Amino acid sequence: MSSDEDDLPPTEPGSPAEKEDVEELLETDPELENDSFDDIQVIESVDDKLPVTFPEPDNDSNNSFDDDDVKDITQTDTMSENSNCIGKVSLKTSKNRKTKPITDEVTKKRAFNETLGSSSSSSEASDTLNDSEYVLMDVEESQSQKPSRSYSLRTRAPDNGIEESNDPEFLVSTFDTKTSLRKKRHFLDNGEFFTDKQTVPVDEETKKKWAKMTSPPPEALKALNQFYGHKTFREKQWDVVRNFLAGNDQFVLMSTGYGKSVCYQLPSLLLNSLTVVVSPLISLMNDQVTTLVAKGIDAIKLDGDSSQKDWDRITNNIARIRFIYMSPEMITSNRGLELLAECGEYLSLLAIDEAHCVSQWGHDFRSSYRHLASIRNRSQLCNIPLIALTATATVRVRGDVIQNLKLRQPRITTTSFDRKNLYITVHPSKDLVNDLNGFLTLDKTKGPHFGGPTIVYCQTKLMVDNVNSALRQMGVRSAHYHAGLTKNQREKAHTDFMRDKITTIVATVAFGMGIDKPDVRNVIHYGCPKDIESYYQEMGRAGRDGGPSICRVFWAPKDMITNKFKLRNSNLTEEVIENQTMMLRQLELVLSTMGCRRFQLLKHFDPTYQKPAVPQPDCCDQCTEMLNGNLDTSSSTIDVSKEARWLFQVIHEMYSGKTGIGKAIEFLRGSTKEEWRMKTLTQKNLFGVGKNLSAKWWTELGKALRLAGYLGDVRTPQMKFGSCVTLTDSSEKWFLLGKELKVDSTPILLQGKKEKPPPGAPKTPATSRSHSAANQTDDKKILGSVKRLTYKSANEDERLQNMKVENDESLPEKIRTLRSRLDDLRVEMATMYEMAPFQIAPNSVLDSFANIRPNS
Ligand SMILES: Nc1ncnc2c1ncn2[C@@H]1O[C@H](COP(=O)(O)OP(=O)(O)OP(=O)(O)O)[C@@H](O)[C@H]1O
Repeated sequence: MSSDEDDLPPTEPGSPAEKEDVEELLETDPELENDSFDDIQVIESVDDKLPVTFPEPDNDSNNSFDDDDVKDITQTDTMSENSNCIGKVSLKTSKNRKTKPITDEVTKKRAFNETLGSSSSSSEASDTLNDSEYVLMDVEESQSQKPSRSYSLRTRAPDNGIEESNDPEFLVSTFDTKTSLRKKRHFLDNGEFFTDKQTVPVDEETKKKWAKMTSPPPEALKALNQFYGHKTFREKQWDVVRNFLAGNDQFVLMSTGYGKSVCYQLPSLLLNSLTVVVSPLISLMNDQVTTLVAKGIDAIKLDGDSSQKDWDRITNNIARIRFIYMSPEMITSNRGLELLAECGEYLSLLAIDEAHCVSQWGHDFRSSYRHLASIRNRSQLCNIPLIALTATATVRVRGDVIQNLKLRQPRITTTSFDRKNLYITVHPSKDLVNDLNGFLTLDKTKGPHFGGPTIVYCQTKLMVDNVNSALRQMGVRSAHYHAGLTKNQREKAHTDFMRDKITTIVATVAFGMGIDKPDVRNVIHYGCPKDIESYYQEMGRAGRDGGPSICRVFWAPKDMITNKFKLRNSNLTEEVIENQTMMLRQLELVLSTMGCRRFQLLKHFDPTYQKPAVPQPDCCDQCTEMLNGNLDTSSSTIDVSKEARWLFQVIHEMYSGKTGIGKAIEFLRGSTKEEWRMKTLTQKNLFGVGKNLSAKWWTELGKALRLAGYLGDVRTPQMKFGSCVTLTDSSEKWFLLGKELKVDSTPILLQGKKEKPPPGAPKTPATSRSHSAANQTDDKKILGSVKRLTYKSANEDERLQNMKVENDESLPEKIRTLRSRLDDLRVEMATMYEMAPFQIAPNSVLDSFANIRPNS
């Protein structure tokens, strides 16, 4: 029995470098399975200065680009003097710091953490103590500050009024000991950003009435505006809320960055009730809790690190807590289930976020999610609606989730997977520096950058460090983020990125889940992503504000081999490996297709997705090439009827699912090794019939037919590697009835089928085409109609150009200067209040300010 050669991993990775690569890959990032990043809190290191010259890469530190931590102290202090909130504590403590150099700001933050007894204190304290840059505050002193604390957290009372909480312990828990949150509270309490918020009373009758309304009532719109600042619901968001009001279970599939949080959070805010949310990562929970508390909404998280005090606080204050975020392990523990029972009448909704983790057919299966079904076995929870939400689920995953969570007659809401503001482009990876250098833009204050906040994803820690070093050598303000760094380093990189202190973060995929930075303009994969679903999820971190953004992949075929090798050596079951291999193949097709990449991507999630009749502007590099006449529009599919028929016949008649495709290809190409198999006349006719096409071409055809569902894999228990090839129902049906068989073309398939041009003949557009979007030619050819001439390349699109507004020479100097000053002012305010700049004002608002220049 022979195995499928094209699928065989190298028995021994070839070069030492390759070997290293593979070994590195086999080290899994602990975050992927069991994230232990805990909460992202205050910046721990602040005494770095903006380098006058760009630093040499320093892989052990992310600390090179701070310049404003020191100057913001005075501003913060001033603010604190005028408020009766926590700021005062910080001021006092900062005067009594120990002698080691440390800024007031750090002292102040430390004082908070000490005073308030951080929930993550144990692990964090040890992390901090090891960090020689810091000096712990005198604990006695900080504790002596305790009585002077005074808060004014608003909570929504059952009568819907605003009440001042007088329970400092509860406040400590909801504040999650974050200095930044107190500052945000200062904003809230002084009404600088938000006006008073209160929920609307919704009794049973109103609930029923609203559940029938296809358009949201004014009260719901008001709540949406008050809590989230959105004027209208996005399509289907209200449908989800009203399905909840009708008491239905739900499965919600909304694309990345669409706004699922509103769907499961608004119900509690409308009803003054409690929602328990299951979330897979601590960092995700922290992010959500932080955001909610900053809005003045009472939310708390419970995970393995939570203390008895945290639990008590919940039980003592259950009436006013709106959200409890729990890990799947926690909620399914006896303690978690007891808590759910105790929540009683206050509990109105159970939300399972990232619900694709339930299914082993998804890209991020977590066994802990499988046990969530036990929630439904509790009689007292039977009537609580359950909502499962995800951005990435195929039809198979959806079915699996619904079945496993025991959703009862769930309402299914789906939005399009298409994120139209994301432009997809793919390049061959050759030389790290040259690959990336061409996409950098020089800016006076930001240094070289990729045209806005950028995440660069790499598959291994080693690669992250290499890319980060290279970028820093090029002068890019970048930092690295992966499991091999200390918690402080990761937190600092994260905070610096959120606050635009750095323009680029180079990370393993551990970075991103739960990171809601809306203005990420580029997601770059340096190296092939894990599979098509991971790719979709990761690229989805770009452009959450709806602004045009670019998703680039740099890859080489060897990345696929490494990914396959990693899969084959995993502990997953055969069935799961097969599924993931399929997802990897789908990704390969997106990366290597000669047609529209977006279509290839979206059709994985939605097989009914219709291919646009003509190439679309702002879609992908392939469409741009087609619009510019550099790529033949007809080349996105290829007719392989004749060759497929030969291949099916050989597989069926000669090998009957007992060998890999390699043997069948050898037979078709007339290899003497297979000659002896000819017995019947048909077999004789087939022997060597495909010798004009290369083995590589046939292997590619095999892959395409597998992807299209015409060929299947069979693996026997004895087989260590590879698989045998077999016909599927589709191929058998086609063989009997079909006339034409078209598959998605790839460069190999296209080139192989082309007749060899006579020597000296000019190359065809498709073969001469460079993969690099940077090399697009201006020499546009007309495809069929003059209208084509009016199309622009994606890089010429006004919306994309707006991203580089500061470099646009045609803009009047005045507006440019104003926009740049607004930017600086925003960063200054963000630093002062320890918020991210986008939280102060989104880019669109600054653009409007600069363009309209209001004078009142
Ligand atoms: N109705 C709305 N109008 C305008 N913006 C909205 C609306 N609803 C949500 N958003 C914005 O969309 C962005 C994404 O929201 P959210 O984090 O809930 O997305 P998500 O669906 O959970 O995405 P992901 O699956 O990628 O985590 C946020 O910046 C949010 O403010």
